[in-house]
Amino acid sequence: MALQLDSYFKTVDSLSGDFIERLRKAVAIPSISAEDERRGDVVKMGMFLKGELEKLGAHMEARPLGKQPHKEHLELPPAIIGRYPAEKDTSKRTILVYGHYDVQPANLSDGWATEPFELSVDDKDRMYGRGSTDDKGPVLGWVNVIEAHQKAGIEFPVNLLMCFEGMEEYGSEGLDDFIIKEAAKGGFFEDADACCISDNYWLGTEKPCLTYGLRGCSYYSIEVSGPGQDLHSGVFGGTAQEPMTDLFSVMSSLVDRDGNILIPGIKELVAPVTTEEQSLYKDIAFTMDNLYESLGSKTSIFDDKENTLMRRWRFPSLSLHGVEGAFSAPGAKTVIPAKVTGKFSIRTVPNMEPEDVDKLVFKYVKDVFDRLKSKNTLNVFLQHSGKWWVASPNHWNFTAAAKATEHVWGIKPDLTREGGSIPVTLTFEQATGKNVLLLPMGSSTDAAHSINEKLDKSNYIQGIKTLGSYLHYVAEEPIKAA
Ligand SMILES: C[C@H](N)C(=O)N[C@@H](Cc1c[nH]cn1)C(=O)O
Ligand SMILES: [Zn+2]
Ligand SMILES: [Zn+2]
Repeated sequence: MALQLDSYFKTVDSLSGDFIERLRKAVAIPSISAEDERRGDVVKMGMFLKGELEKLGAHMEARPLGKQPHKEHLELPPAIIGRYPAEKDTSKRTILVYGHYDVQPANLSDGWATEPFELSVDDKDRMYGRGSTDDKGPVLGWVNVIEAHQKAGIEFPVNLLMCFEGMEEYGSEGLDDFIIKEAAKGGFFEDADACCISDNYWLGTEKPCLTYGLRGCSYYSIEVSGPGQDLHSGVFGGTAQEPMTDLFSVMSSLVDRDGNILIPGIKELVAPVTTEEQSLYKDIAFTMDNLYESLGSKTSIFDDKENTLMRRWRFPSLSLHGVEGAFSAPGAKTVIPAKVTGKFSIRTVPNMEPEDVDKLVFKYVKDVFDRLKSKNTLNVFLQHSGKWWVASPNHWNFTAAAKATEHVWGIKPDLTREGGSIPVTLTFEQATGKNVLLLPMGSSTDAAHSINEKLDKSNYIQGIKTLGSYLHYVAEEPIKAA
């Protein structure tokens, strides 16, 4: 295998310019799942991906997922699924990989230094562009793995099943049922022996990691309305009860400045931390400077690594995201908005059941609003929720990834959990009954979801080597360890 991998690595290096061009084309498609008017671009991105894989001889299908819930005028973007090689080799293992081809919203006016949908490479080989790290770079990583094997003339070590979706950043609408159906007998994913997802990040910038846990995410909106239309604050200020004033009272009662969730009962849902677990944190390669670098400031809640990591991986958090309907443009418009919708989410951890969290949230928000004795009207909704996931890293799937990572990077990876959420991870695990591994490509400074998102060229190119090597090590892992 060593000789094959050497030749594979050389080919990846020689194709690096082509791989960056492929990423450039993908970043140029603004596949923003949260913006209805961009739905055509999301579909275009899915078709681009399908086309790239078809050119390499993969069997690909674009499977419709139906209408978007609560937005029946919109078709969900298709699940792009495929198999490589097109004909299954029954003597080889089958690995199911997942990624997403949609991205978060981005506008130059948000504060980007370069156009978000034009890949821009700086003098330190940092490749800026929306989706570069989340998740177009990693998704194209699999395409590049196939191409590099072909160009190097190396036999592909496994059967690769692919599942790429276009709604991950909007709660993976429609995908759970699809995965469950296709993982069942006779379905497209029936043969999977293990799953691999590349859609998260290293903890720092130097040391790679394998990830075995994710937080869940329950996303809520609070709608407050009163007046029949927006009002002039000079004429009506002081005479009308203002929806935004009520909304701010409610939203400011959810969490304090140190990140403590103020909703009664939430803390009690969290599994107690064991002493054994507590000792894991000190050995993780992470420093407060890693955090400050990613934050771009020193405004952390804690000053120590253990508490910081535990707050990210092991405890729930509540974040306020924004207010729809509020005046947010530059200038000084003197308006009283008639209806405002506040958005917040709770990142959940073991053993929080999403339905229990919903009940506590709804009751608390309504109680706080009732205490205001406002004449306005409040409604609170769950927008979407995905459950947390924690897996066993003692599986051949993780062993193979650890060997591949060490081979490429020359260092044993850390085993980490992730503060973010990939709700379908648990679905893949439960529907296939197989182990799921998270094998990240990007690093902590990539600024996913933020302005100036980037992927370092070295993480992209070495990441393609890691993904490819992982498939070779998977092929070698003894079956008995399954
Ligand atoms: C970790 C992954 N790359 C990601 O960004 N996931 C999103 C998923 C999500 C949840 N609600 C909406 N999108 C995240 O963690 O925010
Ligand atoms: Zn992602
Ligand atoms: Zn994301």
